[in-house]
Amino acid sequence: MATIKFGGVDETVITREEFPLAKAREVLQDEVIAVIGYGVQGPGQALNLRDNGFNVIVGQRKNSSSWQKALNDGWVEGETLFTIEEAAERGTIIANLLSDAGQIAVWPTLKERLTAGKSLYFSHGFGITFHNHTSIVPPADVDVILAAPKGSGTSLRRLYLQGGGLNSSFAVYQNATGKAYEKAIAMGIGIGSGYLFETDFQKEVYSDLTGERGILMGALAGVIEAQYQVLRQRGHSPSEAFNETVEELTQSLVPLVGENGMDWMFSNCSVTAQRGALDWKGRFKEATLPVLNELYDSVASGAEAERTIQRGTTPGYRQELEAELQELRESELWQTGARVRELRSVSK
Ligand SMILES: NC(=O)c1ccc[n+]([C@@H]2O[C@H](COP(=O)([O-])OP(=O)(O)OC[C@H]3O[C@@H](n4cnc5c(N)ncnc54)[C@H](O)[C@@H]3O)[C@@H](O)[C@H]2O)c1
Ligand SMILES: CC(C)(O)[C@@H](O)C(=O)O
Ligand SMILES: [Mg+2]
Ligand SMILES: [Mg+2]
Repeated sequence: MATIKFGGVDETVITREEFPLAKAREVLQDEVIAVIGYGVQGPGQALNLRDNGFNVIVGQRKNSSSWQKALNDGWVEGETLFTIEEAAERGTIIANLLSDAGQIAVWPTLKERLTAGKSLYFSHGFGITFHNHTSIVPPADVDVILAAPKGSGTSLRRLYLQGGGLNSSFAVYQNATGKAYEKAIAMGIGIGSGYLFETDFQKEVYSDLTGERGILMGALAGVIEAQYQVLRQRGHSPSEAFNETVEELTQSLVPLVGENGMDWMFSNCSVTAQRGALDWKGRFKEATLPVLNELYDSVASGAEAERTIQRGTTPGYRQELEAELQELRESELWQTGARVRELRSVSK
């Protein structure tokens, strides 16, 4: 394991050079990895594990759309695709990739099959950290480990197929066998991670929930809507408002930030833009700091978990969620986006 300084702080990072795929295969050679749930992370991780040569099976509710997706991806009923009960029975590493709310309903089924020496794996610290809400309390004689890709399961799979790897965090919550640490790392490598950053279950879930509700998704969507609205109300056309709010962000400037940092992106824009951005950055920070602090408090108090569970366990919630997404899709802003995307002259 490497110790790398980030901003003056020493952190533990696992690289693929020191923990290559061959070592991961060796650590997990006697294990049957049962990926439970085939939503977004399930396919990404299960397919990468399969292609990396691990012994992996999938457990999913029969006759669901995800079951059909698993069949389409080449999992074979009775050989590598089972009901959740049967997969959990057969698996020695139970990879709990059900939705965070779904994990509550299925927990008694998994717990019963988590016999001594097996491992319970998560890609989120949610179920364990908020056990007061989820009742997920594992037996003392199993390992409890985590590898959490920092990105969508879709990106995890895409990057893997391109020969790269998404970075993930990893953690050990319970080390019953003495081998939990190397199992967590081996799973992280097996699912197709690039580098692995050490954390704990609570830090993973607090940062993850803050990030996705904040700049990664919630704040991103909110600030985009606000700027589009201002431009439209001041008489700009939909395409102009969209291009100046989203298209340039995703096609030009954020890729530059990813490549070489914010200062690099700034330095590739005009001096006029740099002056204005540096002047206004503070105002945006000031305006959003209280919101972000409120958000973190809401995560740390368990309120966000409670709401996720309350909504996620309400019958008909998936349809409600789909209706909200449809409203977003059908808004003028994102309908304009659909038209603008058709006009990209680069290959898709
Ligand atoms: N979506 C991502 O890309 C992503 C990224 C990092 C971590 N994670 C974590 O990975 C885990 C899985 O997330 P996801 O987004 O893939 O989940 P998801 O919402 O896509 O659901 C996964 C599966 O759970 C099943 N399911 C839901 N409720 C169920 C129930 N009551 N009984 C049986 N099955 C049920 C669904 O059929 C689905 O196939 C979560 O802990 C999540 O926080 C997800
Ligand atoms: C992909 C994300 C947002 O990073 C993940 O945290 C999720 O919950 O889907
Ligand atoms: Mg998340
Ligand atoms: Mg995340």
